[in-house]
Amino acid sequence: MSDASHVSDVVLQTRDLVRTFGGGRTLFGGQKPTVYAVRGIDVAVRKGETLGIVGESGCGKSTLARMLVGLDRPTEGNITLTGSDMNDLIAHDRHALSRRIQYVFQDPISSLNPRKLIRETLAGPLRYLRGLSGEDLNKRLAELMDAVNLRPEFLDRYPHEFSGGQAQRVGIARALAAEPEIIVLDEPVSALDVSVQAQVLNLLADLKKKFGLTYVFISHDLSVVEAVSDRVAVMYFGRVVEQAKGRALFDKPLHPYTRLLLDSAPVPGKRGLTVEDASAELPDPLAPPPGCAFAPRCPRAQDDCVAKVPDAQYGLENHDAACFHPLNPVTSA
Ligand SMILES: Nc1ncnc2c1ncn2[C@@H]1O[C@H](COP(=O)(O)OP(=O)(O)OP(=O)(O)O)[C@@H](O)[C@H]1O
Repeated sequence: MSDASHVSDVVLQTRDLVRTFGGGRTLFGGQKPTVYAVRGIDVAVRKGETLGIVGESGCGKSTLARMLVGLDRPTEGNITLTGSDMNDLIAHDRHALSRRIQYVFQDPISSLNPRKLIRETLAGPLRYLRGLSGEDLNKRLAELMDAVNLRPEFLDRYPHEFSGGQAQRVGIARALAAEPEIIVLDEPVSALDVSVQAQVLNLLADLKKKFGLTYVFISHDLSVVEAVSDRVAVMYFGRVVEQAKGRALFDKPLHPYTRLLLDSAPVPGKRGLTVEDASAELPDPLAPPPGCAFAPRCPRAQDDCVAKVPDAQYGLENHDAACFHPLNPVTSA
């Protein structure tokens, strides 16, 4: 994808990021299979923007998210946070990294410790990452609850006493407690009812403005990604196949896979489609195809598509598509 390293406002960047699982030898000397979860990802996140990452189940979104916040390490490639290598940051001072980048999980209730009062859940990062105690800590707890529109008495409840939406507000408050620059949100509203989804998305938008945050917003739901993102990266089978400003990508997609996603279930005024609707016959992650992973399903595929993996330079300025035969940017056909 575009080399954004010269752009000074890039805060988070990945280069040729690969993550495999398995491999190596079994006890009896056989070969363990290798699963290719992320197969070479280049993305750049700019300060203050929301980068939406959309992809179907199993395309590697969560694996990417976990690497972006330092919960998992790449097999190959690297991640930089305002120019510093993520591996160095992890090795040097994990707390310092946690003060800069935080993670919000998909399943709000199970991501909270069921045996801890919300007060304790939120006090942890305030104590260990921000060094607060006593009255300062209590004051900050109240501020955090206020920021996510939860009543202060909820501090003395347990996670099971919360609805999904309330629990996700706590998850967001826990991330905010660290006062991070960047929050990686991995399917933050997928587990919530549609009416509650809108409230949480509005809250996230308000918080972004109020605290000058940068978001990486990961979802399988195109309409959600379209609603929240400044730029969008479309993932397919461990790679980013298209990346552009939200409007450009939704109005004039260049990659046939993006086109398929957009066409699959049009609903007037709203894209009712989730990427699952358009996914079928995915390649085997144990044996990735040599060329473009989408080629077997692509109406535009030619011999070159099955011979080698297309790089991302076949797009327009600020609009990349990893495709040898992209759609016409004028007619998008
Ligand atoms: N710890 C692991 N061990 C083995 N394979 C894994 C592991 N984690 C992920 N994978 C595999 O890597 C691929 C990508 O998984 P990942 O969870 O990142 O995808 P995803 O897009 O987040 O999907 P979902 O939305 O269903 O969580 C899948 O084939 C998955 O089975």
